[in-house]
Amino acid sequence: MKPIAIVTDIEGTTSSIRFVKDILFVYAEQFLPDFIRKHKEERDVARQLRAMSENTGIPLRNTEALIAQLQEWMRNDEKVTELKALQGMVWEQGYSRGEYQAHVYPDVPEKLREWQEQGINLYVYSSGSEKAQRLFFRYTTYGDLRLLFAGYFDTTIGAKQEAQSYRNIAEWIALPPEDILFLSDIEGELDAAAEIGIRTIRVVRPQESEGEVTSRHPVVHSFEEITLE
Ligand SMILES: CSCCC(=O)C(=O)COP(=O)(O)O
Ligand SMILES: [Mg+2]
Repeated sequence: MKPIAIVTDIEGTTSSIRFVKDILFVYAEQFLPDFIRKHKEERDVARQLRAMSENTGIPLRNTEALIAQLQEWMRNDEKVTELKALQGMVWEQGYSRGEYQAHVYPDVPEKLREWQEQGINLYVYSSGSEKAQRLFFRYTTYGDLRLLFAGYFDTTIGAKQEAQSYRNIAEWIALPPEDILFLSDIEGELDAAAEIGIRTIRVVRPQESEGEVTSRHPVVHSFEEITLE
């Protein structure tokens, strides 16, 4: 049976890990500290800093300590919701100035369009904030792809390797798990989705992997190889 909805990861699945790590993460490391210093009183930034202060115990008035914590999270690639929200705000500047465009593998836009034309609802689930995801698909090398997606899920719905997050997504989409297909490059994310009965496919991009990959999930190397039955 064809899935009624497909949920896709970004980094390593629709898009290259190198773009995220070498361009987006490096840009955030460079510009986030001054962005916080300059905008810390503004509502959206202040909201994230307040949440961060509550979760870490770092006093809200100690801006430099908050920045140091964000820098440590970036060094360790930690998927902390407040960091992800703040990174998204900084990336907006780079996209809108044309400093970079989001990488998307060539097989992706065509396949997403095909699925959409078949009436399948498409969603994104990424550790990047919802805002970062919308920016990503607005400014791709294939143009604005935002209209391909019916919705965007980030870590505010739960962490990507926890089964409960996929229960929340299925509930939000209002479909039984077996009508949903999840695509990701990360085994732990696919395991968490499969645990609640969501169908899974592991996307192993030859550009990203060294040698043969073993998986508990069906494996493809490109969206072109995905057949929906
Ligand atoms: C929205 S692009 C940036 C993605 C990101 O910040 C990240 O940590 C990668 O997460 P994913 O869940 O897409 O692997
Ligand atoms: Mg990924």
